[in-house]
Amino acid sequence: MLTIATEKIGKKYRREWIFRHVDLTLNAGTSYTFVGPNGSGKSTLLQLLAGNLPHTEGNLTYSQDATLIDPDSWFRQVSIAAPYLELVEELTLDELLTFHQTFKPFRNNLTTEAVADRLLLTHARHKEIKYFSSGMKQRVKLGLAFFSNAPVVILDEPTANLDRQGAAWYHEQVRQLGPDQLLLIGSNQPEEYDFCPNVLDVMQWK
Ligand SMILES: Nc1ncnc2c1ncn2[C@@H]1O[C@H](COP(=O)(O)OP(=O)(O)OP(=O)(O)O)[C@@H](O)[C@H]1O
Repeated sequence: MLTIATEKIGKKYRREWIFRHVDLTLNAGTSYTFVGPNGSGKSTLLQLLAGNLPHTEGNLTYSQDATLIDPDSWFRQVSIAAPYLELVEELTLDELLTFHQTFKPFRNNLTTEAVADRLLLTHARHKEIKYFSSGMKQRVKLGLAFFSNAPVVILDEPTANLDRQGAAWYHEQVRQLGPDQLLLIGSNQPEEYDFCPNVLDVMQWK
């Protein structure tokens, strides 16, 4: 089983501690949601767990069946969708999906055509991303996270810009995650983590 473990980790920006003494054991096969008010540190913690940001103190380890995973190869295990991670807007959807596959293949050998279909965006395959609506872009970001062949899926504010149909699509994709996957969410919207058994308030680490 894949596990992320943190031991007393903390993050400081300049002189401000965003959180401290975070002790977590996150096991694949379930989901965890980090909640807290704006600016409380949800995105920072997710970025840290994703390996995209260094922590200031403490220990962070990744393991598979009790064997440590090299932090330098951890990025291969993770797919992430977040408001601050932008799509390449000059590409068409087809081009973007093809490009994405060159560094992160899709699950179950899904083709770009099949992914576009699952995104409910077959009609927009040849349209440049810059002409997509904000809800269409959000579906693409989520789809790249859901359909990539990576056991750890990290979603920050997953239903931002989604309408009711988009939110239903999001819930459907969550249900289809595999039993060996680990889902981490950052959220302020209870309806986007209503299925999640582990809800953690980041304010406890202030
Ligand atoms: N690069 C940075 N340099 C300095 N401070 C930063 C930086 N990035 C984030 N912060 C600060 O860290 C704190 C936590 O921000 P973060 O984005 O993690 O919060 P959040 O809980 O995700 O907020 P929101 O709900 O608004 O998305 C904020 O006070 C923010 O100003």
